Formats: sequence, structure tokens, C-alpha cells
Amino acid sequence: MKQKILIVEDQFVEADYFRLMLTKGGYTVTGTARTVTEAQEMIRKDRPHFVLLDILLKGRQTGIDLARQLAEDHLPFVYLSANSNEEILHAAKATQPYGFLVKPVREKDLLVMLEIARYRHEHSVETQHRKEATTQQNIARILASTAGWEQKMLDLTTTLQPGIPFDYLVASPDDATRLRLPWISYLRVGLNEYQKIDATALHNITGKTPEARRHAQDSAALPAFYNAGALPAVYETAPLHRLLTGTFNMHSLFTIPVQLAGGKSFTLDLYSRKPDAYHNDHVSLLTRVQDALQKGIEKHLSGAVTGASKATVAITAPTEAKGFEGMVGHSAAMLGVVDHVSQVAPTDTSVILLGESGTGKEKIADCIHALSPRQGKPFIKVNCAALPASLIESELFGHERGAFTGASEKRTGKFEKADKGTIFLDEIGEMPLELQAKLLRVLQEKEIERVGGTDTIRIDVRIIAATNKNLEKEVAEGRFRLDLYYRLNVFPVTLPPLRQRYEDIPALAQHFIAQYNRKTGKKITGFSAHALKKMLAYHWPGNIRELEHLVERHVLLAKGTVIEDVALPHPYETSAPGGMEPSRMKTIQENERDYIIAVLRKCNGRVWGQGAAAEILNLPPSTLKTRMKKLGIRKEYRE
Ligand SMILES: Nc1ncnc2c1ncn2[C@@H]1O[C@H](COP(=O)(O)OP(=O)(O)OP(=O)(O)O)[C@@H](O)[C@H]1O
Repeated sequence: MKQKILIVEDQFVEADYFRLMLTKGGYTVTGTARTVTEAQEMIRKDRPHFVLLDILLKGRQTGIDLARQLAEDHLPFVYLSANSNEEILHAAKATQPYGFLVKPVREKDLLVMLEIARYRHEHSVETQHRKEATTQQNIARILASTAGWEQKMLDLTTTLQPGIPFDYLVASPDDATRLRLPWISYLRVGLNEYQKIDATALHNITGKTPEARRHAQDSAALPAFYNAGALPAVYETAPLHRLLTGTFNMHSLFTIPVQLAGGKSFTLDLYSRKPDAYHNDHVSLLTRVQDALQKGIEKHLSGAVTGASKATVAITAPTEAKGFEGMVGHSAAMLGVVDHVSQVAPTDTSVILLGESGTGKEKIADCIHALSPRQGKPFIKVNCAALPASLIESELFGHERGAFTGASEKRTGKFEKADKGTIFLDEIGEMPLELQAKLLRVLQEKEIERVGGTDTIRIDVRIIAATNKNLEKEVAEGRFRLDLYYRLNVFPVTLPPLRQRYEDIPALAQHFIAQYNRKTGKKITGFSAHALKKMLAYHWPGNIRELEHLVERHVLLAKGTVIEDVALPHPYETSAPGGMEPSRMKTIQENERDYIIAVLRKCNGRVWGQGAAAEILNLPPSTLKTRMKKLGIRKEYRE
């Protein structure tokens, strides 16, 4: 069947030109709309498979307004524009287009871009279906296992996390007595670590029981989400949500009601610290989750599932998640990056890593390759800034013998070397404009030509690019091609600067101490409280690399086993205590710390024994003591 396409373009001559090209290329053009209203009407009537969309149109609404609606309806679209204003670019990017063409457009570029858009659309729909089916199977398997209820809920937590972001999961039977299931919740405290909070623990922290839920039953039958602005309305009917979001500093909610046989019901709530964590795309996944939960819980309740009823772990603590070995940092900002990376790594999608210098972009590129099916195949790194412009082309694409003066031998380029693997183009913002056109061709046509050669060579390479530049500004100022920008910007991952994740500093510093102890044979144990305080108040313009160098210097210079003081280049006592911005959200560690302190207060600081903190937290006392030490919980709460 011919693919149907709608052209949205207010310039008659251009629209006609595109119509000709598309018809020649085998598409059926369903019409040409000149305004957003006309386009909406034509989409309703003709149901095109694709929309080719100019940004600036006649009338009040722009192509970007229409794009937002197309994205909601999962109708793929490709922008067509000559406009590279930074603000417009920013808005266009946010609509997640399937492609972007810069006018004037060559016929071949248009057809190739549409081919890619079609592939990406089909691929994303297929990936989504696969992900949903796998989640459903996993839930069925977990609930049918012989593990106890708490263990099952913990397994459910780790299974759901890669598909949908959340920081806190609550599994609540709406009538615990009739259902014979306890209220249980898991708070995310690390990459793959969860803290169990049951009804007793919740009571200890808040003085309230989850029974409040009973007055608050959601009558809704379908999964529903409430991002920050919508949450207060939910509190009216469900006060427990107010209690939990307030206590654990959550800002969005996804609630999944499950109707069970005999009029009983159960609810799974996912909370996120982000104010806008959830959107319509999550609904389809969670509807499948709802089905699987209903069948699985009924099976569990019918007794068809028997066996051990005790959860084996309260906190799962694999120190390092697979593929992220050597990555330190459990701040909410860093966990967000890890979730993002885990999602994209197994696919072939191009990724662009954004962030200031030294924030860990290269390290994340390593993780993406290690977590992809291309792991074990070549991983080639190219620093575009380190090569003179005259050499980059032959470095990337290779050259034939005699291609230019001095080319005495044939040379294989980095793209060919990376075949079947991954290429990492660091500092992509430094790539000369002429070469950007060539790179675009590689991305679109998956072919290269060696310098001085005539043959085209097919290559199969995944591209990861990185830059610390603001690419939108580069595009606006004419130093970076708009179409390449869009092609690379399929999946941007932004690495937060260190000053937005101060809580990672102690762990990173300790990590680098261990690293340099190994190198130098020293036995430094850590920084003094004074040194750490200075580090927490510093701005870190050079980010993790600067921290690494600071640790290296001080390990080399240290006389004793503790680094007593640090020399920092800038005045540091300028920000709020601990270097934190006063109005920012609490981190996971701070929440965990608050939680443990609250429990300790309830127990008059008792860690050991009946009714003491360790028992309430369901932790071995020694583990609790270690965590208290790690979180810097002061003496007065202790025994
Ligand atoms: N999360 C982390 N845990 C441990 N080490 C890290 C982490 N992130 C970065 N590093 C280390 O910090 C240093 C700088 O990181 P990296 O080179 O990946 O940063 P970058 O953003 O690519 O820098 P640039 O933009 O200057 O190229 C490296 O030695 C890296 O191993």
C-alpha cells in the first residue's frame, strides 16, 4: 500500500514542488494545508500516515502547535523549515519530531528522511509493544512465583523501573483484612536499591497509618496520572497521597487501580520526585500492568501460589548495576540519567550527550556501548576538537593511496573501524561545517566514501556524540547544521553539573581516594569534616574531572591517613550551608537520613533490641549502624 502523506506548507510554489517529489517517490499526497485548522480537518478526513510540516504558517498557529497534537496522536511528522532561530528550534525540538529538513530540500534528502522517519516510527511502536508485553510477562512470572508477598512487591518494583520512572512505589490493598495482604511500599535509595517501608514504619515516621487510604478509595477503574499541578485535587479525596508526597518529597503520581473478584480492590501507586514525570504514553503500558496485576493477585489470593512468605531482603543492595560499573553517584539527578541511559542503550538509536566539561559524558558513552548488543564489537572514540580540520575527514572516513600529498598508503577511517560497533564523536560541536554535511549523509544513508575514493562502503555503526556547547546557539549562529542537529538530537541525555548534585561529592571523593591509593600504594582513609565542608561549598566549574584532580593532588601530598584540608581555587563560603540552594528538593540520601532519624527518635535512639530502630526498619543492626555512619547521623540519636 502506498504511504499517504499530508503537506502543511503555506507557500504555494514550494508545496507544489514537494508534491511532485513525493508523488515521484511513490507517496500519495492527500492534500496541501496552508493553516493548522485546514491541516486538522484534512487529517481527520484523510488519515495520512505522515505529515510534512513547515514551521511558519499562515494564521495564528504555527507548525509547532500542530506538532504537539500530532505527537499526542502518535502521527509521525517531519519538519521542513528554513528557520533556525534558537527559540523556535528549542520549541520544535520539544515536540520530538521524526526528522527535520532544511530548505532548500534535495529530492534524495526528502525521500531518505521520510524513509528514516518511517523506520523510526515503526521501530518505536514495535519497541513499545515489545516492552509492554515483556513487562506483562514479568509481572505474571513474579506473582506466580513461590516467594512471599513482600518479595513479590520488591521484584515488581525492580521490574517496573526501566519502563516507567518512579521513586516510590506503594502497593495497597484497599481492605487489608479481607484481602489478607499487607500495605507495603518501597522508596528508591540507589541505582537498584529500595528501602522497604511497611505500615508500622510509616506510622513511626508520620504518626499515621495507611488506613487513611480506605476513606480515599479511587473510584476510577483506569490508570490515571497527576503531575504536580493536578496533585492537590487528588488530596481532597485521598489524604494518604498528601501524606506520602509530603513525607517523601514526591511531585507526581500514577495510580493503577486493580479490581479483584468479590468486589475487592487493590491499588498500585507510583510516585516521582519530578513534577511532570508522567504522560499519556505511560497509560498504555500501565493498562497492561493493570491486567497482569489483576490476574496475578487473584492467583496469589486463591492460594494457587504457596511457599515461603518472608521477604529475603529489605534493601536490595547490588553495589553496582550491570553496565554501570565504576559509576559513582546516587543523587536523584544522576539516577534520572541512569534510567534514561538504560532505556536507550539496548537500541540502535543515536544518542547525544550534553553537559559541561568533566561531567562524565565519556563515561556514560562507555556504559551505553557496554549495555548494548554491540558490546564486544569495536568501540571507537574520536575527539573532534583534537584533530586539525584538514585531517578530520581522512581520520573519520579514511583515504585512498595518493588521495592527497603525503597519502602514501591507503588508510582505513574510524567509521570503517567501528563497523558493527559504536563510534563516539566527542566535542561534536567543533566539527567543521563541510564535514557536518558528510556526517549527515553517513547518518542518513549509512554509507561512506574514502577521501580520494569513488566506491561507497556500507557501514553499520551506532553513533554517540557529545558536546559541552549549546548546540542550539551554534545552529542559530550558523556554526552547526540544523538538519544534523535534528538527526543527532534523537535522544539527548543531559549530564548534570556537580553543583546540582552535591550529595554525590563524598562518594565520588572516596572513589577517587581508593583509585589513587591503588596507584600510589598510600593508605588514605578519607577527608576531614572541615575539608569535606569546603568541598561541599565549592562551585566545581570543572565538575567531576576537577574533583578527581583535586583528590589526586591531595593523595600525593598527604602526610597522614586523613586529608585534613583542601586547597580550592575560588572563594567557597558563598552559598548556603553545604553548598545547597535553599529552595531545592531533598535528595534521596537526605530523605533516607530524615527517615532513619525519625525512626530513631521514636525509639529514643535505640538501635538494638525489641521495638528498636533496626527491628522497625527490618534491618540487621550492624547494617543500620553502617548506614547511619554513611549518612552522617549524629550521636544524639544513637544509643
Ligand atoms: N559518575 C562517575 N563516577 C566515577 N567517575 C566518574 C563519573 N563521572 C565521571 N567520572 C570520571 O570523571 C572524569 C571526567 O569524566 P568524562 O571524561 O567522562 O567527562 P566528560 O564530560 O566527557 O568531559 P569533557 O567534556 O571534558 O570531555 C573521568 O576520569 C571519569 O572517569
